[in-house]
Amino acid sequence: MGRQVRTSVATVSLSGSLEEKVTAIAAAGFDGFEVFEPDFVSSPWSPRELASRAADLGLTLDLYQPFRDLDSADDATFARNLIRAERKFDIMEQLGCDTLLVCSSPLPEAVRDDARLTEQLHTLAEHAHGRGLRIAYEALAWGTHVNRYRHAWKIVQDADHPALGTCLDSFHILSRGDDPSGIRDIPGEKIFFLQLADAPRMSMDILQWSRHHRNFPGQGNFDLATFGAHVQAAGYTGPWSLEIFNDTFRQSSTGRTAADAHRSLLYLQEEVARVQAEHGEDTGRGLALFEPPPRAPLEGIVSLRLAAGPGKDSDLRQALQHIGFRLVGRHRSHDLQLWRHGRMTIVVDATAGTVWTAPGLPAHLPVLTQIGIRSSDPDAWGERAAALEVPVHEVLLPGVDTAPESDVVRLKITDATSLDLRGPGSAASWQSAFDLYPTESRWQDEVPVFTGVDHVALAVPSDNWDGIMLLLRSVFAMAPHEGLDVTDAVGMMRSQALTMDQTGADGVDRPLRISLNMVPGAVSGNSHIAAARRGGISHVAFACTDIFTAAATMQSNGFEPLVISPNYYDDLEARFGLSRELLDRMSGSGIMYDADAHGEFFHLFTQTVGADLFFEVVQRVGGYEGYGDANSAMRLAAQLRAVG
Ligand SMILES: O=C(O)c1ccc(O)c(O)c1
Ligand SMILES: [Mg+2]
Repeated sequence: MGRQVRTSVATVSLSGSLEEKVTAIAAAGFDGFEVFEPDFVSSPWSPRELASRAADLGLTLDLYQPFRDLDSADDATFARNLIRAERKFDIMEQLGCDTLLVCSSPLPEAVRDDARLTEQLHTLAEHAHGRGLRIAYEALAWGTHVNRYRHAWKIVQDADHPALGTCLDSFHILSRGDDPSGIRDIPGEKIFFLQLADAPRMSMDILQWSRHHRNFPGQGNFDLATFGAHVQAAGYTGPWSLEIFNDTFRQSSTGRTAADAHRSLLYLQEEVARVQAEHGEDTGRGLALFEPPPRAPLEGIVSLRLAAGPGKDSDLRQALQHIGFRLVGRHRSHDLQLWRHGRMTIVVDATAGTVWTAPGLPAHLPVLTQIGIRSSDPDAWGERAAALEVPVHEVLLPGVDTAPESDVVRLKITDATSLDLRGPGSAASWQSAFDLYPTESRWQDEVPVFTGVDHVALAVPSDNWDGIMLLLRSVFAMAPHEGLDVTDAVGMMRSQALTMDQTGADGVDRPLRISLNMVPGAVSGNSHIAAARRGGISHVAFACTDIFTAAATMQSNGFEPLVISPNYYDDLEARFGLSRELLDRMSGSGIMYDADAHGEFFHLFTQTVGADLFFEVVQRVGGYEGYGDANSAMRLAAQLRAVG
């Protein structure tokens, strides 16, 4: 096995001054970085100061980039470009950085003849060689003549100079839908540099896509695991470097983005190893890959905590009662209510400061603050999260003498909501401070209507969106669905569902489904306030096996169905040819419908409790994979009418 992957990141990927970037890069655990020229040119640091600062931080300068528009059909211009390159070599010498990235020219006057281009690159390589430096030639996807990695490699091969190699950039290759398997045919030592970027699938001009929407591996839709396996098979041993042009990252917290960046490379290494194993590849050729502790089994969502605030707990209490949860106990010293339905538990925190569920949250907004997932081994999850550099938070019991809860591991997924992995000892630990009502035993005989939680939808601030996606994909190996834009009466919202397939020890499938919704105007720290301003985002969907029975039970509990427009049911009839009788039954209980190639989906909704939070009941028939997003606008319209 070779040596461990060295991690690197281009300074362009982060916000702030060069000094802030370099400090954050070191703090995030990178081994080195790419100097993005505009960052250096605008810095007050001399080359030697940057070199010494990097050395102090234990970072190497892996690449100086980019050198643009080297080749030219006009000889005088090329001669001038060589002089410009020499000036850059002077800087690189002082920086102690030995590799210059030369990208293919997007100019009209670029050389359009392979022989002449080969000659010009050979000349540059000869100059670099004389200074002890190297040239890494990269095909930009929008290059005039060279815009494919195979073409760049052919030029490098033809030029046949020891100081000339190629630079592979996953964005330029995968954005064009190019087949990356040819990377295997490039000798590893001629790949002088590797730049990695993911990106969401978008239908737009490639240059715009590249300059504004790249993101870290695990945040987009590219198959970087397979890409990485090709690079490994080629025998490349240089750094794995992130080069991310992204408008949001340019405005976000430098430290947090750098931490996500480093995590993305750990995640990618595990993914590449998975692909190598799937293909039975000889892993001896490339670098040794990072291996985090494996995922332990999960048994589904079993508990929720809701911060109600003193003003709203009666609304919330009524909603829970209507959907069939029973108030079974109270905390002995705090205003915390314990609710149950089957194996699910909900704690409502009505204390003024929401001391237990969400210290610091404004108390007037009902918010889902904790999602508890049953796990036989929370500590294994804690170790995995820590290895992937996701902070694990302490969980304190409410009370004056605050003590930690037992057998639980907490990961924060948004500023308002945490995911808690709860072990077998967890319930007894925190429930011992609750007094159970004598009526509790009466409810125990009730047959639960819900089999569990189908999914949870969360409001996510835009500056945390990619970070949350990466957390869920790296720690839980959740798979993203196709993202979509949901338009409704109050605007538009980006929505992205993620699923982790999971079969419990009892053989029952309990996929973990989370839907992320990007709230316009929400940034870290205010996502729940922005969500409340918008309304109708955050919800918990309970699963059942017969929605008509569930609806009837709820109505016997006092639930009043949402009134959905008759136009909606006419439209369903037109689209799906459902019988009038079925449509009438659905309409009577506010039940909505969707179907895909795999099955059918029935769902109904409560009004919002407070400005945003609501509950949903769903029945999946067959293998329906969606969330009924097509109904979101109609659902929100009905909720808005219900509030009046
Ligand atoms: O967008 C660009 O110009 C640009 C520059 C250098 C790179 O390595 C790259 O991938 C893109
Ligand atoms: Mg690049």
